Amino acid sequence: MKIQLALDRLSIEEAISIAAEVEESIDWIEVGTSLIKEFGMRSVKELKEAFPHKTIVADIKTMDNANYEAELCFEAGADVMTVMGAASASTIEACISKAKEYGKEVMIDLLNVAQDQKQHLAVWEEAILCEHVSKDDQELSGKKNDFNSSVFLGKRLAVAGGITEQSMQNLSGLKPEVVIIGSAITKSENKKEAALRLKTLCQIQEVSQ
Ligand SMILES: O=C(CO)[C@H](O)[C@H](O)COP(=O)(O)O
Repeated sequence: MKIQLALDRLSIEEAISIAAEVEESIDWIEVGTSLIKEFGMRSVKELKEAFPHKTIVADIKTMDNANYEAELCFEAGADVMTVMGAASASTIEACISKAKEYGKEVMIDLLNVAQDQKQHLAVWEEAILCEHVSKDDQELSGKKNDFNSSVFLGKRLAVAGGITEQSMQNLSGLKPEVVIIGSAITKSENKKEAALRLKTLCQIQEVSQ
C-alpha cells in the first residue's frame, strides 16, 4: 500500500515544507484541489520541482474540459491527474487517452458515484478508482469513512477522506493500492512521527494480507 500525502488548505511553501518533513514515510504527493484552485498550476509545478523523484498527483477533479485540464496538469509536471467518476464517459476517456500520450496516469474519484455506475467505471482497468468520503460529508454531516462496506470491483483502488490511524484498520478487507491521507498528517503536532506510524500500519496490513 502506498501512502499519498494530500496537501490541502496550505500555502505552496507550507505544502513543500510538510512534504519535506515526512518525505521518508510517504510515497506519492497530492497537490490538493484547494491548492490548485488557489494557486493554479504553479502549485503542481513547484511541488514537482521540489520533489522530482516523487509521484505527484494533481487533484484537479476534472468534470469537463478534459483535454485542456489534462494537458495543464501533465505539462506542469503531474504524474497522475484526477477526474470525477460522475463526469461523462467522453471526459474520462479523454483524460485517460491524454495520460497515455504523456506516459502518465489517471485517478477516477468516486465521490457521489452510485454502485452500478462504479461497475461501469471498472472497465477503465488502467485507472486507479478512488473511494472517497468528501470533506463536506465529514465536516458538515459528521460522516465517517466506513470502507468495510465498500464493494470494490475495479483492478486498482485508492481510498480517501478522513483516514486516521484508527480508521486504517477498516482497510484490511479492501487491500487498496493507495491510501490517501491529509489531515491525519498535516494537522498533527508531530507530522514526522504521525507519518511514520501510518507507514508502519500500512506495512503491518501488507504482511497480514
Ligand atoms: O480530496 C480531498 C478533499 O476533497 C482530500 O485530499 C482527501 O479527502 C484527503 O484528505 P483528508 O485525509 O484530510 O480527508
